[in-house]
Amino acid sequence: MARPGEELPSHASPMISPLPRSAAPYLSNWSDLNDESPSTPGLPNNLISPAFTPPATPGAATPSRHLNAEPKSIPVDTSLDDPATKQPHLLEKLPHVECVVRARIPTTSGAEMFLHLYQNDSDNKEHLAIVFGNSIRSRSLDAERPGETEMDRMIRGAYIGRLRPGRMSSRFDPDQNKRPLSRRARSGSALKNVTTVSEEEAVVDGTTVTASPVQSPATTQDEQTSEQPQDNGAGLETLPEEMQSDSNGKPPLVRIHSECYTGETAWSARCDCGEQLDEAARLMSLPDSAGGVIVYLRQEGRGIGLASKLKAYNLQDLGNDTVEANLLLRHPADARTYGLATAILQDLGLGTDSDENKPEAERGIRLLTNNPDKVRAVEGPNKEVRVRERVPMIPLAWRTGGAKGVRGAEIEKYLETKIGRMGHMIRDD
Ligand SMILES: Nc1nc2c(ncn2[C@@H]2O[C@H](COP(=O)(O)OP(=O)(O)OP(=O)(O)O)[C@@H](O)[C@H]2O)c(=O)[nH]1
Repeated sequence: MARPGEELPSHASPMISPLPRSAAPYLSNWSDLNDESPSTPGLPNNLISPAFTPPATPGAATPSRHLNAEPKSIPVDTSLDDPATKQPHLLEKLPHVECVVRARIPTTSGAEMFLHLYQNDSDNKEHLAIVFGNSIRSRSLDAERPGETEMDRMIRGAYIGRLRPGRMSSRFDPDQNKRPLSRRARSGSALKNVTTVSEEEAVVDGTTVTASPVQSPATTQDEQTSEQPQDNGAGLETLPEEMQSDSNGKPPLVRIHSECYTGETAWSARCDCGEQLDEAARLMSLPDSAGGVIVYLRQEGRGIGLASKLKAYNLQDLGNDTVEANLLLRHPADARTYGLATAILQDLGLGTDSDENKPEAERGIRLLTNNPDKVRAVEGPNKEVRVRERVPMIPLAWRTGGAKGVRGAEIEKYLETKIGRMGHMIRDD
């Protein structure tokens, strides 16, 4: 493992020795960041990523227009890993997860996402999946629950299309917006296994409603094919949005995010967690994005909890780095596990068990991370998820020559320790 200073080129960090942006190879994809975008009044610049400054209306002129490309991704094939390399600790079996509720969240950036709340059988925390796009669906949420009414399904978020006052059926959206057929229906959609239930079978709160057709789980390929809509000649079709593909021909983007109260809520410049959360959401909301998922795991402080993390901060102010501080507190340098993330991705149809329904180019996931352990760990004990590509997360301050992003001595030390002691690959090379 490289030592600090060896791995990090002197020009890489604006705090070490800033060079003009054009000199840094990893900046080639970010030439648009020269723009001096206006900031939201009253908020310090270093807390805000460009796409969220100011709150944007989709399609309107906002700073995001200058950030319309994803960072270059790097192909991954963990089956080629040298078995002698350090492997992350994996649970033998994945935990069981169930999405108990989902809701649409319009965000301050203008993008919309669906927040999924999960329960599981390995801890009593509520882990989350933030889903961008329409075609990623939770199997456990969509599954029928005994005795539930249509209203129950709508209240827990197991509905197709959009809710509106007066809607009666979770399965059929009578006012489904027609939209131009711009992309083919995706064979791997989570709604592939749906069928049409006749209108007599749709029951809302015990009452039969006259809405048709009604979507329900479990069908045959023939039935599904017969439901494919016809172009009406005006380039419009009535396929529910979930059945229209968000695909851009690539595997979906995934970010596994660990809770960080200080970085996300308390404006801490000791880490770049808040910035990374914003950036992942921004990339998944770009106009040509296929959407994606941020799995938000409740493992604060790399799994040691907030109280211990705050003690670690005091030890850091006393001269220790982030790894030493954890060890002095008798915690591992990183106490996290990723089995819950793997199980949640599988539930969202992003596991290898769903891949056979998809075109080859869309199989697997593209994982936003610099952390090599995360890549291996998220794949799970039996490769339940396949990481096809790693998309690096380069700190905003590096990409902008220090003009934006989290800055300061603490974040520099934090990143240096990640690279030098934890093997993070924070270079686009
Ligand atoms: N113990 C400890 N945890 C920290 C510190 N700074 C941030 N964290 C925690 O680190 C976690 C965030 O790490 P991530 O952003 O997921 O970073 P990573 O997995 O190491 O790597 P990336 O995926 O490349 O970002 C959160 O749980 C934070 O609360 C620190 O100084 N000490």
